[in-house]
Amino acid sequence: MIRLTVDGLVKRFGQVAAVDGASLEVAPGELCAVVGPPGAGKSTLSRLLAGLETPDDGEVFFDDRMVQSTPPRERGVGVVFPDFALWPTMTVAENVAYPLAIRRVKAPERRRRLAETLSMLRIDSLAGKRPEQLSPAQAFRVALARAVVAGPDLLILDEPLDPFDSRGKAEVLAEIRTVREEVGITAILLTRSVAEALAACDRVAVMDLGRILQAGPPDDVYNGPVDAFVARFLGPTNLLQGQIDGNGAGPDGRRELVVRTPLGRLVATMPGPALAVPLPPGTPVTLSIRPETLAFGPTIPADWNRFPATIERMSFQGETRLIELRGPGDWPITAKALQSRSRALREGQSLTLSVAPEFVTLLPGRLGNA
Ligand SMILES: Nc1ncnc2c1ncn2[C@@H]1O[C@H](COP(=O)(O)OP(=O)(O)OP(=O)(O)O)[C@@H](O)[C@H]1O
Repeated sequence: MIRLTVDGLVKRFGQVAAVDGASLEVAPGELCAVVGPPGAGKSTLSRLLAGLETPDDGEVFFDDRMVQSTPPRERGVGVVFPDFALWPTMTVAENVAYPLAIRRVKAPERRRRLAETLSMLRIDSLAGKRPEQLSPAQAFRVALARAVVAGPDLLILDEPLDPFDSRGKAEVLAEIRTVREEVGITAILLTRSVAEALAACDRVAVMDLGRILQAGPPDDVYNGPVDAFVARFLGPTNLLQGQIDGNGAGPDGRRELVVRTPLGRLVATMPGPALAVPLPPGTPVTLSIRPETLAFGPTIPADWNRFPATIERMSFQGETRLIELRGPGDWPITAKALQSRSRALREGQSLTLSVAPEFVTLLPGRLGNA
């Protein structure tokens, strides 16, 4: 299993920099999702990693091996392409065996690897079928088999979730998990499906305008976004402009910041060393508070932030209820609560909202220009 390092990768098409200085690190055996809006540069990044495009600048390493100039066939990358790109005139077995054929793997070894791979993905019984006879889920398994049959160092899955509904997406992710457990491989999943990426991947990288804006474990990036784009892209959030009022230390030694906001003074806990230098009072900052981290009492822990609010509107969403409120100064706030825990709430009701300092996140990317 290799460590993937992408360093300052650039790819221009005329005036457009589709990839514009992208850097990323993926540990051996990790599944890393690259998420971003349409046009962010995800497909171009995947083509650069696979060797299907040549970068204008930057480097790609598989462990210590610099590969950005290595031809695709020698690079050791297996790709599941968008819409799976199976060859329509070949059978399933011929599609899957193709990477072995072009690498001139000897016949007995080829048969062994083909049989192993078909069996791992439970497509042995489809071996003689043509792509047009397959369901989308079967076609994905065939494309995945073709991508891993030659034992690549890196697996790239380019938008495999796109054709599926949420149940289909879960099946696709289960197949990816099977392959990772069976063969252990470093993998990149390019996707617009944020919820699935957060749930299924070891690492998530948020891409926009050709750059990786932030990468890390899903929990860290979701709860500690660097800027408003990352915060909003991963899920709904309340953004608040404020000014630093003071710096201090929390009960467990973590750094705390007191911020003046339209909702009153809020305490935010800072996780990392990014802001090791105290921020001078008056520094403009932006805070992010996820809707589901807001609590509706009745008991509020002593060290939590609290402020009054009135419920304007509620919408039932099945598992959860979305609650739109107005806080001090009529400031709009969105909260989300499990439907079973929010039955007693009513539109027009005035109450106290609270939030733990660890869920009041300062967005360091906006420091000084909020
Ligand atoms: N071959 C090309 N020639 C010219 N421009 C291109 C080419 N490939 C990509 N682009 C441009 O580069 C930018 C990034 O495109 P890319 O397809 O990599 O993004 P993406 O994140 O994969 O988008 P999507 O989710 O829609 O597939 C877009 O502005 C696109 O128009």
